Amino acid sequence: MTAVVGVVGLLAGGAAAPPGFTALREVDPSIRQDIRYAGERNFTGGAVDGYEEPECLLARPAAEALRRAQRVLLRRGYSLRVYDCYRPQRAVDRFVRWAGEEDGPQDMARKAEFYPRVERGRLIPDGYIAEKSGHSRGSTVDVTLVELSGREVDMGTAFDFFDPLSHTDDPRVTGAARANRQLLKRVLGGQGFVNLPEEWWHFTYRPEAYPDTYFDFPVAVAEVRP
Ligand SMILES: C[C@@H](N)C(=O)N[C@H](C)C(=O)O
Ligand SMILES: [Zn+2]
Repeated sequence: MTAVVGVVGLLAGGAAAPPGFTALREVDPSIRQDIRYAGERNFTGGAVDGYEEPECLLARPAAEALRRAQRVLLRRGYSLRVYDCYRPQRAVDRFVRWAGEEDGPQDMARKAEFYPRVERGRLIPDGYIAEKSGHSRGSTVDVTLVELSGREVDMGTAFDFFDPLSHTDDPRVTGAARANRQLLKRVLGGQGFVNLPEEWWHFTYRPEAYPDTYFDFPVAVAEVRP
């Protein structure tokens, strides 16, 4: 009886990947990947809990929609580059613990890079980090545009620059950066992705395959292979 309850509990909590998840690389290897939470170049300064490999895992409909968007962008001389995809709940819990800690002297360089004008304690209330994130449901991506050479495209701010300037429609962002944000939003929107107004890089594919489940299996390709 205990074993049955345990298995049911695991499935209900999303501790195992369902068959509907896939590795983006297997759907479209041309989409570039720079999975920041698997390494040190992120606002926490270290690899985040649950990121065992720097791989983009997604529910299959979201991965296929990204592939369609990539086809449109390649014709225009751009490629997508994903920074984050499926995010285990344990990683979100790590973010929440981090957001509740005080910045110390050792955090100043990272603060300058990622949240110079917003207090760490405001990052959750101001909408830059979620306590229950759409990323854990498997249909959300953090993504930008790059040129085919891999050169970065000007988006007005960098990925995970937590600041009102990163709000997609911030009126201070003009010219090429504004046009690039709009191109990303238009092309992804054309394939069913909805943008988060606080972050030009954050998009959720709708309808979501798993709208009510916050998964917690690790980020590793073996987790989503049959
Ligand atoms: C942390 C940032 N990349 C992000 O994804 N923020 C949204 C609000 C989230 O945590 O779901
Ligand atoms: Zn995001």
